[in-house]
Amino acid sequence: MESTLKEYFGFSRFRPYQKEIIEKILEGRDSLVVMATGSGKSLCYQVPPLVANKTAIVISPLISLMQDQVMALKQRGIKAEHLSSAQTNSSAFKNAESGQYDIMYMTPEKACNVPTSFWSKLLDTGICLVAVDEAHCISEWGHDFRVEYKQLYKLRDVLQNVPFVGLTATATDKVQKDIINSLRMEDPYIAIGSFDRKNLYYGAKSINRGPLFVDELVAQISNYARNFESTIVYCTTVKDVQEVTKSLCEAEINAGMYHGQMGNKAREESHRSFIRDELQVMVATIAFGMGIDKPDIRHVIHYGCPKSLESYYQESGRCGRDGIASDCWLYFSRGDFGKAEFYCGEASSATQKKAIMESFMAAQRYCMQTTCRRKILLEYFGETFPSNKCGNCDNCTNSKEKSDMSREAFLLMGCIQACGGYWGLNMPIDVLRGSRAKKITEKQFENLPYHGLGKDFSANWWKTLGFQLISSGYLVETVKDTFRTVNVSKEGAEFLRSCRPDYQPPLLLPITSELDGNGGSTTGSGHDGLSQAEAELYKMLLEERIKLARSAGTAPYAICGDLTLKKIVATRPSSKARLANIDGVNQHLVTRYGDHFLQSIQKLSKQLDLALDGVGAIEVTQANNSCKAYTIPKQPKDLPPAKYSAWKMWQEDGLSNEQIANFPGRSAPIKVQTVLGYVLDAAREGCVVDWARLFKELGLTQEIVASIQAAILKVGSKDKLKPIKEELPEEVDYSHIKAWLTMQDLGMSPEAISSNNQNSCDGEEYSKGTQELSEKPDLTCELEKPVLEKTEVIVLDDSPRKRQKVEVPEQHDHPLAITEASFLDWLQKFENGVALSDILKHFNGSTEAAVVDLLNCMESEFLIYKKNNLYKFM
Ligand SMILES: Nc1ncnc2c1ncn2[C@@H]1O[C@H](COP(=O)(O)OP(=O)(O)OP(=O)(O)O)[C@@H](O)[C@H]1O
Repeated sequence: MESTLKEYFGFSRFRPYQKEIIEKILEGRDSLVVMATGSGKSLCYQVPPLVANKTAIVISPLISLMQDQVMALKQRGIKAEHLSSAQTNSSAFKNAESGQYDIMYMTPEKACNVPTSFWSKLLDTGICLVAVDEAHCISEWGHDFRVEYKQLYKLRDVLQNVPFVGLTATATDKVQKDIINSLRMEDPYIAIGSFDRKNLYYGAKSINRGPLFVDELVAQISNYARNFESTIVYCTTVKDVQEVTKSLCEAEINAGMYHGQMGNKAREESHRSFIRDELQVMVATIAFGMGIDKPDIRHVIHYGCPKSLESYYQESGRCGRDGIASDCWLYFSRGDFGKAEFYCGEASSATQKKAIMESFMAAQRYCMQTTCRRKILLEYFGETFPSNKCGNCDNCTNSKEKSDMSREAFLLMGCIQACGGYWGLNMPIDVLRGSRAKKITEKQFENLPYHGLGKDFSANWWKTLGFQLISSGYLVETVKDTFRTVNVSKEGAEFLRSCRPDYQPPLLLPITSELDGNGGSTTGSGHDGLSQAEAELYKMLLEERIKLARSAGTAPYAICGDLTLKKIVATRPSSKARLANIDGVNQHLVTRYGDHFLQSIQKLSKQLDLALDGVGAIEVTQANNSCKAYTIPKQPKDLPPAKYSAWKMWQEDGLSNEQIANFPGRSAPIKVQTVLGYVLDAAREGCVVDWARLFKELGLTQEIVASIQAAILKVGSKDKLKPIKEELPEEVDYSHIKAWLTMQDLGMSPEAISSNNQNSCDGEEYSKGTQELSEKPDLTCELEKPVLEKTEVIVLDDSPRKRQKVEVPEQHDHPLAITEASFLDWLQKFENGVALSDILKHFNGSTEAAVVDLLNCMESEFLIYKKNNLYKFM
């Protein structure tokens, strides 16, 4: 069972209940599975056919749901199909009855209507189970009663000795009994898990319906869209769906809609585009309830009070099914509460009317109550929540808007002072967290009384506190060159004077999600645990995944889930074996996409200066942060939609600036220069740009870069483009100047530019950066001082006008192996640092891998640091 789990699903462990349920099914026992949305129920019926080598029949209420599951299973190398009115493959039926599929999905109608001969033939090859998914549809007490589900018992006579499994996320006691009776289950194994979805943040807010609120909603969602996060907005009426979609589209957000008045084809298309990440937002009525099986939806918003707490749980349960932190907001107006009669109109019996009324009242209570929302939800489903506060809903967190952080602030500020006040935040934080790295022992900081007192919180948590203290004026940050030092301000010193080790006066600070809870490791839907460069890599790989999915005609999540992708990012495997070891990576992914992933990881990690195979990767980045300004750009927070969409067309869809300028969908063409400006602005706001491709498109060469540099030096300023242009030959145009200046401002060095520029667009490895550059005398022609050894290069620092001189060391003839001591000795001679290519030249007795390994270790030990691709002595 475990090897099947790894081979096909990529997971190394079963989740609670899964193994027991699978064992019971394999023993032939009927089972009832009531487990939370997203808890992994599907796996309970997907593993047995692979272990038993027989077919599993799965009854599912919605065709779209079946199609999604079949698509995802095929990506895992599992033979799956669906039999329904939407099946276009004419041989599917024949293949099914001859037992060629591991998993066969059917609608309840189809299951009750296929001829008995179908079942007899299939029984001959072997059926290991009949799973009735969304089994609450059997019960009138359920919120989604389906008459056809009531007929399923008829299959029992034909499929004797085949275990039946009912699965649902929402079944009260009454509904559970209905399922057992209706499916004529005998002595079923009953597994009831917790309803708690720990990764979901719940919130509800009273609103005034109308355009003002819709504007707020659009602003909220455009933030999500910028981070590539999928969102569903559930509306109670078709009119609301249309209005919200229109507003989102006007704000240039990729939103689609889904409601009962749309034709089947349009709905399918909408659904398809959403699961393939072509739409970032789906605005829907509850017609889009169970039918969505996308694991990486980060936000579910309800615009209007839902009709029942069960449907709220189901719909909000679409969120974060991959286990990553996600949020569910419910916006209600008092007017929504007058709809009980309307919902009761759907009832076909008094029992049902009562059930509808009761659950609608429960939904209203959920909206209005000011106590823990998780507790309300769980207790509605009969589960006891052991505490009064979950800490992960608005009612629990709102009261914590400000919190007394006096003790923690005392520790951090005291430690900063004790370390002398001339470090960034990393050094005192490492002291607080009890590090014994060389940089600490050398300074004997391990003897400070603060050493180890802050172990309980992560480094990121302390950093967030540090930033809070800076913005509240207790700490001051001084930026000199690229070094940032943080020291205690006058106000901070006053606070410290009033503290004693056992007493600190209150110090109230606003609590952000990172500061809340257990050290900020689990809150927020951001890139938890990833460094900034890793978060950037994650975004790049998300885009690679979209491209792969497009070419395979599948959904990105079917290639691999977000969580798996995050693990890949944190590990950055260099080989297929290491990739396969990562939890969530299945055999199919390794064989089909392994090479592509490995190449992308290698290329992108190199661009981002990240080591492969997770060798202290996070530590290295954090260590570097103390001594180098970030070159990884920010999120495109302030990027207007027009610029963002131009960038997307250029970067993602591969269109040229000219094609974008004249794109047929535009009301009027815009200038090519304008498009280029948009793309460059997007780069400044943090969007990834394929510089090699851009330079190729613009025809920007090393020579042109050198001449622009020379012109800037001559003009003495780069504030105005015209004087620079006038110093340049005609063939150098404004686009060249703009592109180069943008790269400069992003802190990229000519070395990076030249290596990018040497590169073909198909992503071959960058190489020989500094060496190539140093061989080009025209780039160094403006240096004022005499040549030091062989040559010099200009390295642009973060401040664009600053120039450094870099001595390139002599090469020698004897093979010389690198050691920590010999390297440090040698490096100290080069005040301005040395490039990897020169290190390799000098230590020519060691392989590149060995050198890089050692450098990584030394970086994480804070012995050296890397800036603009040059290694320097710390
Ligand atoms: N053992 C496991 N380890 C890691 N992830 C798992 C495991 N089992 C399932 N998952 C993942 O959990 C997510 C939810 O699983 P699944 O779709 O089976 O949930 P479900 O219980 O059927 O939810 P719903 O009721 O919402 O349909 C999927 O992304 C799945 O790949």
